[in-house]
Amino acid sequence: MLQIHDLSFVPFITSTEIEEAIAKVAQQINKDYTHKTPLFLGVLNGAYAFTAALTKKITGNCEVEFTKLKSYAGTTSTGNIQNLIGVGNLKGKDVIVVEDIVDTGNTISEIVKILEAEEVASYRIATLCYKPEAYKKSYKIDYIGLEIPNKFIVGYGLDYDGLGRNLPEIYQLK
Ligand SMILES: O=P(O)(O)OC[C@H]1O[C@H](OP(=O)(O)OP(=O)(O)O)[C@H](O)[C@@H]1O
Ligand code: HPA
Repeated sequence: MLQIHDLSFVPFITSTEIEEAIAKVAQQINKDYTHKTPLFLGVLNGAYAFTAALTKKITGNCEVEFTKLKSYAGTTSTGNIQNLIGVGNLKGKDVIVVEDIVDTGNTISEIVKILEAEEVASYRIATLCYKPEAYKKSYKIDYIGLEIPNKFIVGYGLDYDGLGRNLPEIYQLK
């Protein structure tokens, strides 16, 4: 069991399962982007670990950039997305957004607006974890590592109040 602040978490996804999920996503992207140079846009903070692991498995040329958005306080989405680090010039790029988790979809919805305003050539969304029961938007999530139930998780980049990002495996709220 794992205690962070006031909450208890139990082991949920092992580091081996995470590595396997990332390898599968990388394989799909390598197949889909053989004739393109994708720009991976990691969404900080949570996606730093997934972005690093995923891009190491990309076999062709690619670019890597980050943006920073924040909307969670504790275990709930405030619905108010703060854009803390903007994107650079993405015009004409084939962007793959890299998320640690797609939950309500509020963050993705904000990113899609930004990408459309930037006039990117194309965009797709890759996420390590996806909660289908919580998702309330209709954007297609193109690459999904792990589909999980609607319960709060920490580890592998995901935090509870700033803690837990360093864990190599994923824990679920007890
Ligand atoms: O689909 P949603 O309900 O929008 O949730 C997903 C977002 O929530 C988390 O970010 P958070 O705002 O906690 O910032 P962080 O990445 O710095 O932890 C996570 O990294 C995603 O970006
Ligand atoms: O389950 C979660 N855990 C951590 N951060 C999150 N951001 C959205 N959902 C989650």
